[in-house]
Amino acid sequence: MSTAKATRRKTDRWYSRVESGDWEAITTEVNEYGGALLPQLLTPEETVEIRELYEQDGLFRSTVDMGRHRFGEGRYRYFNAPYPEPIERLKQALYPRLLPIARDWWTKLGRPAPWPDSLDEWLRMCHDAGQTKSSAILLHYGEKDWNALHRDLYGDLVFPLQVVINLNEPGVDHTGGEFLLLEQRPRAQSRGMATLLPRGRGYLFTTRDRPVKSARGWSAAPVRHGVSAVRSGERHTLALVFHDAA
Ligand SMILES: O=C(O)CCC(=O)C(=O)O
Ligand SMILES: [Fe+2]
Repeated sequence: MSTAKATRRKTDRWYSRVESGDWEAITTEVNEYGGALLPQLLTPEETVEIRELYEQDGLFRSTVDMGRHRFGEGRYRYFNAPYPEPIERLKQALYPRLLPIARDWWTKLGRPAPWPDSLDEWLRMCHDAGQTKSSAILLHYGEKDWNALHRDLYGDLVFPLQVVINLNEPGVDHTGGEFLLLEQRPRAQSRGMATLLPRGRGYLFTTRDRPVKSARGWSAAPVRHGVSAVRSGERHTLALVFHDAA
């Protein structure tokens, strides 16, 4: 990375917001639960601005009707790359913080960790492997909409952590619409966790699987995520996945 780029990164507000988190506590939390709340990443004004991008067709490469694919009910849109500034900068600022957690997880699982130090380099690896499509998503849920439990896997190359940001105020703009994590424990029944995402805060969670302690060391527990039915109002979220799609 050029010095100019490194300096800009350390002085930009996206970087400061990510750095305002207690990353030791976040790491402990995500290691325990497979999910952890992050600091405020977007101001209320920015959540409105990003919500409003939903109507700008030119910003998106495709739109998915979740009902038609039996992914739940609601719609989402894949942003075109290059991304609008907040999305690009937040991904860039988050990646170096997620990287040590990802490497630690893969070490525990005895897997080689393929992720280089920079996000640009990692995305180049994805592109070289045929995963060339952008993966940041803007989702919109109305009353009764929901998101089926799933994993955002788009090819062999996977970054094991991702971030979602609620662009609405829970309890005010919507009721219901809790973010759900389902962890399939080795040789045991699954553990569920529901979180009402505060507006503008990030939520970090497991993309595919994560290490859980077992009698004989570490086992990989597959984790799915989804969203419970929105009971009233509207909910928009910004989903930041760190690998690109095939
Ligand atoms: O809307 C949400 O809270 C979850 C969206 C989702 O599936 C994701 O962030 O990958
Ligand atoms: Fe997802």
